[in-house]
Amino acid sequence: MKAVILMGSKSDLDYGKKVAEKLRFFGIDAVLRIASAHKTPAKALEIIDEYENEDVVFVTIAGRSNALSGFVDANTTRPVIASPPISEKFAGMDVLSSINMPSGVSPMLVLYAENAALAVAKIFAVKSEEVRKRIMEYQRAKKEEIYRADEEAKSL
Ligand SMILES: Nc1c(C(=O)O)ncn1[C@@H]1O[C@H](COP(=O)(O)O)[C@@H](O)[C@H]1O
Repeated sequence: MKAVILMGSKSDLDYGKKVAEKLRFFGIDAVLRIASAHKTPAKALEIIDEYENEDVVFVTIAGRSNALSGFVDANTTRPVIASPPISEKFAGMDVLSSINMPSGVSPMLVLYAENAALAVAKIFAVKSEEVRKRIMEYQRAKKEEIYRADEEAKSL
């Protein structure tokens, strides 16, 4: 049970580390890797192949023109979560390159590091009771935040 966090560039490292940190909360190990479908397709394929016989979920992190997510998905039987970092540039239009995939290519788009980690956890929770319990704990804490915020807001 491991997430392979594959980034298109070293510049995505902070985002990748955030995903890894959130995954730790759910009790899931992560490995951080870098390869670009645009620039180093052979290396990207090598990395994908390394994990083909392991129980992994890929998280692909690629800004600008996201070829990486579709490329990884087309070359693995494992689930792929595409989580491109959101950019303010071009009015956030970069995200469009993560949406409309060719037939037979199905990376699942989940924006934001925390949500990507949760999506990975939910995949593993299908089989792992331990991960499922941590998701329940996480969801309870999220709900409590809102109840607390409401209490604070109404006494303002
Ligand atoms: N979207 C892709 C791909 C790809 O899809 O193959 N390779 C790099 N990138 C992204 O381009 C941005 C700038 O990359 P550089 O640092 O290489 O200029 C990064 O967010 C990276 O993930």
